[in-house]
Amino acid sequence: MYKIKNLNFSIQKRDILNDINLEIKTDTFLSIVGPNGCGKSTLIKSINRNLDIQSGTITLNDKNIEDFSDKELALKRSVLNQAFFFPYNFKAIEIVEMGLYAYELNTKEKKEILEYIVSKLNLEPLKDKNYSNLSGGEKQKIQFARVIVQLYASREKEKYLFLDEPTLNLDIFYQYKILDLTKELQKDLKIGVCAVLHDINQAYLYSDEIVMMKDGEIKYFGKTDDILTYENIYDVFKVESEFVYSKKLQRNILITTI
Ligand SMILES: Nc1ncnc2c1ncn2[C@@H]1O[C@H](COP(=O)(O)OP(=O)(O)OP(=O)(O)O)[C@@H](O)[C@H]1O
Repeated sequence: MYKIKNLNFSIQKRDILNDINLEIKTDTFLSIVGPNGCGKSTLIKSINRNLDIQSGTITLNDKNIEDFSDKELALKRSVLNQAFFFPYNFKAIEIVEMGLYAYELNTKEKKEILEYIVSKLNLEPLKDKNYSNLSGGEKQKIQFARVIVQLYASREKEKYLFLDEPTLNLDIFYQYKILDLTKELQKDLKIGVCAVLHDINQAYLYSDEIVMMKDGEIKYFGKTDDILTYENIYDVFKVESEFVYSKKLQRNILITTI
C-alpha cells in the first residue's frame, strides 16, 4: 500500500499541494478528479518521484519511496504521464517494447507479451509505423500499451498503475477500451490503479474510490457512491449533476450540466 502523509509542494511560494493524506491500495481502482490546475498531475508526479517533495512522506509498504532503486520501482509500478517526448525515430512497437526494459526476457517471452497488448488494443495497423508520425490519439494508445506491458511482465505480487489522463485524445470507443483493460487488469492481477480522469461519469463507472481535489487540497476521499454526490460535485466543479437510470443499459449514468 502507498501511504502519502502530510505532503506539501509549492513553487515560488505558491502552494500547489497542501497537506495531502492518501492511501493507494492494491486491487482498487482509485480515480482523482478535480478542476484544471488543482494539482492532480503534481500529485501523481510527486508520488512517482518526478518532483522533489518539500515536506511530508510517501511510503510503499512502509518503505520510503526515496529508498527504492529505479529498477525496483519499475517492477512495482508503471506510470502514464501526460506529456511524453521521444526524440528519435522509433517504430510504434519499439516504444511499447521500452516498457520491458527492466526485464531480462527471452525473444519468445517478449513476443508473447507484445502480441498480447497488440491484440488487446488493436494495435496491428499502428505497430510498424514511425511513432513520430502518429496522431495524438494513436500516440496515446502506444504509450498506454507501453505502461501496461511494463506491469504485465512483472512477477511482483503487488503492483500499481498510475494513469494521468489516460483517455486524453482518444475517441470514445478507445476511452472505454483502455478503461476496460485497466479494470480487467485490476481484477485479474489485483493491481492498484490510481487514475486522473476528467469525465466524472467514467470515474463513476470504473472507480471503487474517488479523490476529489480543489485548490491543491483533497476535499473529499472515499468510496465512489459516498463521494460522487450532487453536493460534492457542485462544490468542486460548480456544475449540476444527476444520476439517471438507463433501462436499456440497466445502470445509472451520471449526467452533468452547467
Ligand atoms: N513548474 C511549474 N511552475 C509553475 N507552476 C506550476 C508548475 N507546475 C505546475 N504548476 C502549477 O501548479 C498548478 C497545478 O498543476 P497540475 O498540472 O498539477 O494541475 P492539474 O490538476 O493536473 O490540471 P489539469 O486538469 O489542467 O491537467 C497549476 O496552477 C500549474 O500552473
